[in-house]
Amino acid sequence: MTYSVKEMFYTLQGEGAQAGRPSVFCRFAGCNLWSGREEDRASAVCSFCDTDFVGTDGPGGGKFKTAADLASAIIAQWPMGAGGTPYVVFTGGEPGLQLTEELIDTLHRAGFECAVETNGTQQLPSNLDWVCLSPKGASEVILTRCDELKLVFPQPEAPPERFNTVNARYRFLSPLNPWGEEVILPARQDSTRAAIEYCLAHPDWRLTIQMHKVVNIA
Ligand SMILES: C[S@@+](CC[C@H](N)C(=O)[O-])C[C@H]1O[C@@H](n2cnc3c(N)ncnc32)[C@H](O)[C@@H]1O
Ligand SMILES: Nc1nc2[nH]cc(C(=O)O)c2c(=O)[nH]1
Ligand code: SF4
Ligand SMILES: [Mg+2]
Repeated sequence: MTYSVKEMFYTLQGEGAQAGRPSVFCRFAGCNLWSGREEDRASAVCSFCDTDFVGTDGPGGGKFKTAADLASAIIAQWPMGAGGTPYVVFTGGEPGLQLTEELIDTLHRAGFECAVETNGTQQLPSNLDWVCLSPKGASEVILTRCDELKLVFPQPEAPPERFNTVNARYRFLSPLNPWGEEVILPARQDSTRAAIEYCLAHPDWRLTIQMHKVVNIA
């Protein structure tokens, strides 16, 4: 099978329980909840996406014919011999549409831990090391367990209570950020205030913010 990758880059994980961790990001092209075209945004199941995942034309992107080819490109992004456990975050687009057990096995053999950011509508390979589940709008979530639940907040069709039965080590609210070029400091946003108030009233939830946008890294 061919893997379509929009872009690949080495940066710090900006969100959730692994925030601050050096990570290779592998962004797959395509999503089942939005076409990625602005003219379809308003009618999409997921209408607030902050990411361009259309095509394979980004830095480090392309079509990879085999799991071995894609694994090699990921391994080449990591500073081998400099310490730490190599870590890759599969994202997108929706990585559940393309991710395979074979790709993860290949990366495990090279010493990598493998994480995913998913909207939870697709079955995932069982050999992942870290699953971040981020439900979207009215879409049906089929995953019943994850390492972290990271819910963009507020979402009228996806209130936190809807996910009380999901088995998760951590539950995060991530304040909804504007998409496009605009970056507003979290402290100035109503979504941040609302998320803080929800966490204080429901202490099984924690706040996470998109730290990479605050410090202006990829
Ligand atoms: C672009 S998505 C790709 C992975 C997967 N499709 C998903 O939705 O989880 C990566 C992460 O960015 C988050 N995200 C996307 N748009 C956002 C926004 N406008 N504000 C805050 N987080 C956002 C998603 O919730 C998800 O956790
Ligand atoms: N630094 C950084 N951290 C991230 N965590 C999740 C991201 C994503 O787009 O999946 C992301 C991203 O795009 N950049
Ligand atoms: S599910 Fe993820 S990739 Fe798809 S449109 Fe929503 S945030 Fe973007
Ligand atoms: Mg992002």
